[in-house]
Amino acid sequence: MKNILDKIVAHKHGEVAEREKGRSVQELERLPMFGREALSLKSFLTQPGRNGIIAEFKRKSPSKGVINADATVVEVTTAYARNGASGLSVLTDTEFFGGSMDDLQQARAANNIPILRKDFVIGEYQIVEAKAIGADVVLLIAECLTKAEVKHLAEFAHNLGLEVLLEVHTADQLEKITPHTHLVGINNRDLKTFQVDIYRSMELLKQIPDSYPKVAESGMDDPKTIVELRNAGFSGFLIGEHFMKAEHPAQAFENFTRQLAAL
Ligand SMILES: O=P(O)(O)OC[C@@H](O)[C@@H](O)c1c[nH]c2ccccc12
Repeated sequence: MKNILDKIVAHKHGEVAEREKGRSVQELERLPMFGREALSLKSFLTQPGRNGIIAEFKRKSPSKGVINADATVVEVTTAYARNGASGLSVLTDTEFFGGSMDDLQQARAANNIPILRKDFVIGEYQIVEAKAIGADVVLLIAECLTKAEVKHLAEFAHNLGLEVLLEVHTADQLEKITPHTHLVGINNRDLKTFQVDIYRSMELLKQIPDSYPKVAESGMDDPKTIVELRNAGFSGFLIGEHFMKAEHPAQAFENFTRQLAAL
């Protein structure tokens, strides 16, 4: 049986091919945002006054179904930024996560902190898109790409002035870390089984060279966990559901950061 990740990637191939027919790379390159200089998430993670949280806008997911059908991207992302987030993550996958490139464009227009395009990147075209809609960082998922693909796509993104967050989940994926990987994310959630294990991430962390800032991803809902992960060596924390599942994600983020600051 196909796991969910295989399904998403298979769908992505068709979806991206379709978009590429509708809009060429040259057209994307002519969009005003394409010429904008990207912000560095790597430097925002360590900027004084910010808390290392990369706060995500996510309406639904394959593991949780609908998380929040009513939230609006501008209201939520501006509250995240106002309350000290180091960066934003905006899902642009529509089929499985209910996001869109328009969400990211709206977030860009309203915010001046780094934005991660959260999607399943399978080729160069999506990286050109990311630049053209105003993203600063692209996610590459080691599980979906070969080592040669990671190397090529990371270099491609780097040459466009974007940063790369490479997501890993197992020790054998660590060999896919290439020089143009700016940040390494460790997903606490297994994308095939949806199991979450923060302690496994801490183990994996020890095997990643010090020179890469490390981002803990998924399943975090307690400020105390952030402190634990920070002490273990993580400098970024990617959190979506805990905020998004609240009736008022903006309020949930504010509460969380207030508690975190008091620890
Ligand atoms: O909502 P959570 O459990 O806080 O997780 C956020 C983020 O880490 C998660 O959305 C994620 C991590 N890697 C991904 C890859 C694709 C889509 C989504 C993701």
